[in-house]
Amino acid sequence: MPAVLEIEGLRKTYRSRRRGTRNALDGFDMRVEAGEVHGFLGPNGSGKTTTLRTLLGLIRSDGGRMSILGQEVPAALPQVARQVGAIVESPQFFPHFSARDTLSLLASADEVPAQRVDEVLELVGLRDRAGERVKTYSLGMKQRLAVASALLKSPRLLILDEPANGLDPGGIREMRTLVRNLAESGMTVVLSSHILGEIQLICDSVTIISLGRRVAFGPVDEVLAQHSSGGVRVRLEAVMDLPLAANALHGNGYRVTANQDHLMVSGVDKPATITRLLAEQGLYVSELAPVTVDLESVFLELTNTAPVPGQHRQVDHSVRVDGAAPSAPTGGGWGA
Ligand SMILES: Nc1ncnc2c1ncn2[C@@H]1O[C@H](COP(=O)(O)OP(=O)(O)OP(=O)(O)O)[C@@H](O)[C@H]1O
Repeated sequence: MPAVLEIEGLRKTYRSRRRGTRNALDGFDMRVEAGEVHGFLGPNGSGKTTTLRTLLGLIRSDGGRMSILGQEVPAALPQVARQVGAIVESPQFFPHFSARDTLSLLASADEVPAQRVDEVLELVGLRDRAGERVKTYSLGMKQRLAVASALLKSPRLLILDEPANGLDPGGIREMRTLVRNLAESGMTVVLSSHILGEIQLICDSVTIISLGRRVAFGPVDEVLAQHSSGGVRVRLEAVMDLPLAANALHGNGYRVTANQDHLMVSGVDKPATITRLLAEQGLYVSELAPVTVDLESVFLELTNTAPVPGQHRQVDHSVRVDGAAPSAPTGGGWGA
């Protein structure tokens, strides 16, 4: 069975007289199977929106191939468009229209039966405010309206760029349940989000993009397992013995990072060997805990965007190709 979404070697270069030439996508690959909730992750400026806009025919690529539901796009977009619902960047609505008017207008333009408007209003939790003007809505309510508009056509593929934007914690949880229910009903969902804990909870699989290239992909647990280094946290009964323990472990080939009250040891196959080795030196372990890796730490490592105290990371994740130094990110905190 063909993938619902397939991208191979996608390239996109932006050329501007003022800002020079930048590779936003540099041979990017992505594959999403039917019925999955797929997380599309990457730092600011890494090429996510460029990918989604190219896929939806809003901008033209400079190379590579893409298909949706087995049909090559952009050529087949007129045929597949009815089966794709998307919110990419914040959609704009007429401020004086109500949510119901907005959706009714979109429904008639897309020849969607009128009763679907009430169904989607109910699904996104806007039923009780549906008659009020959009200009009176909060950010989260506008976001719900955007999701409702993407659901109108009952698409087979739903693409949501930052769907949790502006939602309160209850709204984020409702969005999670909605997305899971949609996937269970057979819809394939691609979500781009910076809320990695949410992605870890909601997604079956992920693609991580950095500098316009895929740096990790696959089922979430496999991506986590591939990047888990068998790390364990070691505490001793006597904190002052930590340097001795670090030396002993290091001398036996372990990678050790010393912290104030514990050691982090990586590359550990059998944690019991640590206890034995230290006990032989008269060092007694009070805690030996496996460290589980989460999507956030994998993301920070693969995209090289972990904050470094005292540094300000400059947010630019594309690569200049006009002779200027590549703007690959260095570690650091928030840049300007
Ligand atoms: N119209 C444009 N003209 C010139 N450069 C652009 C244009 N659109 C995007 N870029 C550049 O392409 C790179 C990728 O941008 P893109 O919007 O795809 O990133 P993103 O991963 O969606 O980021 P974010 O998480 O911040 O939304 C950035 O360096 C951006 O400045």
